[in-house]
Amino acid sequence: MARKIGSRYTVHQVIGRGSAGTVWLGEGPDGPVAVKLLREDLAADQVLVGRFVQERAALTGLDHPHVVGVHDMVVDGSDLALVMDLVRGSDLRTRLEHDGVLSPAVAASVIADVADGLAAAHAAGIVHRDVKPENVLLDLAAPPGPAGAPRARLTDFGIARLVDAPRRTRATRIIGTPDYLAPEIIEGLEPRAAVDIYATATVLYELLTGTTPFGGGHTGAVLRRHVTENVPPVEGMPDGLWRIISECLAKAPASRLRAAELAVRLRELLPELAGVGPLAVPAQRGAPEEAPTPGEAVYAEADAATGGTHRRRRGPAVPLVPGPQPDSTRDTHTSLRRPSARELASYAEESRAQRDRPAAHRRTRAQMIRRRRTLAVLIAVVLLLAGAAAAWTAFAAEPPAGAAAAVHAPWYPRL
Ligand SMILES: Nc1ncnc2c1ncn2[C@@H]1O[C@H](COP(=O)(O)OP(=O)(O)OP(=O)(O)O)[C@@H](O)[C@H]1O
Repeated sequence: MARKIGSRYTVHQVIGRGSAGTVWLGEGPDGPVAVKLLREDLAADQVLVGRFVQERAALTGLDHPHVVGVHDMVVDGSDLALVMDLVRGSDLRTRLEHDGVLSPAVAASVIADVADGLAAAHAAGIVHRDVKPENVLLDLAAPPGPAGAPRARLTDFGIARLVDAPRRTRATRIIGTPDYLAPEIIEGLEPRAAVDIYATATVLYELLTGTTPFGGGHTGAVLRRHVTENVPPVEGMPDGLWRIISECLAKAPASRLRAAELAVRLRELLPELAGVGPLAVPAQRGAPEEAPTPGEAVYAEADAATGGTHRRRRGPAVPLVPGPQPDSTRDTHTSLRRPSARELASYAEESRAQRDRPAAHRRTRAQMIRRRRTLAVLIAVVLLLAGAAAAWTAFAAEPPAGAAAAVHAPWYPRL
């Protein structure tokens, strides 16, 4: 069913849905386009419409081969739409779900493209703020890059900023996707370019290992890990990639690489990564099922209220701004309560306490189940041995008088 968007565009068919709206295949004066039609409740928000108009010049001016270009931004009655380059391919999340993990060379090449796109955006003063596999499109119509890697293009620039809460709520809310949030965002600092580098390194880690470094479990635990924990080392990770990931996941934003440096460092590594197979990671590492610490309990309750916990990077879609839940099952932008200074301090305490707690207390539920099973098997073996010993003792003992007759008596009843 064709539908007109403004005076210049017609959309025909839904390509996909996200938390902010629906993406349509459309037609414009210069050929096919992708049109992202923002959700009705967003389109009805006058503050957001004002911001949309303000951002038009910045977003439509970003022209780079590794960025999905925004051609136009349309405000038409109740429609608020972004008209974009149509990318023929899929997104990186779909590819990751299909392949599990990518080879180091392919992952490095894809992330180098993303870093190139970010470098152009950062130079134009635009921070993406929601870098994640869903926002990286793989252009299968373009000739492949090194190691046969598909060319990557970053999309959804400025969407997080467009739908960001007004200043008075920004102090208490976080916009983003928990697994990819830089620690300074959680601590309440203004997001700068370095937050994109942190999120990009998180995606690189995920492409190589199948999970994000700090994800898993409920949202409060994820936020705590970003602020207090170091990146867990990964067996078999090529050294060069490990160094880059560690630098870009530094807690201090100033210690992270810049986007252009990141692209150069990754491309320099490509020759030594050629032919290296994907890392042998367990099929699904899953999150340890830890109980929430007191400081995290509020997030665990919020997770339960929205239907589950954040396993890997996909949990419940918490609405970006007040309004209906997105009509998609995909985990998307999230509006979270920002932890207070006291809670942040208690995170550090809780983290230390968890580290210092005797190992028995830190056991995951899976480990406990394994322990219980082993114990049950041991008890069964002991009981069997005890039974056997008792039987042996009974046989070995002198038979009581008449016992022999009883033993040799015929089995059939006497007539
Ligand atoms: N420019 C485009 N060209 C082709 N397909 C696109 C384009 N932009 C988005 N899509 C498709 O539409 C789907 C939905 O995109 P959208 O940006 O709305 O959501 P998302 O990025 O997956 O999630 P969210 O926006 O909630 O983070 C994408 O997964 C992708 O398959």
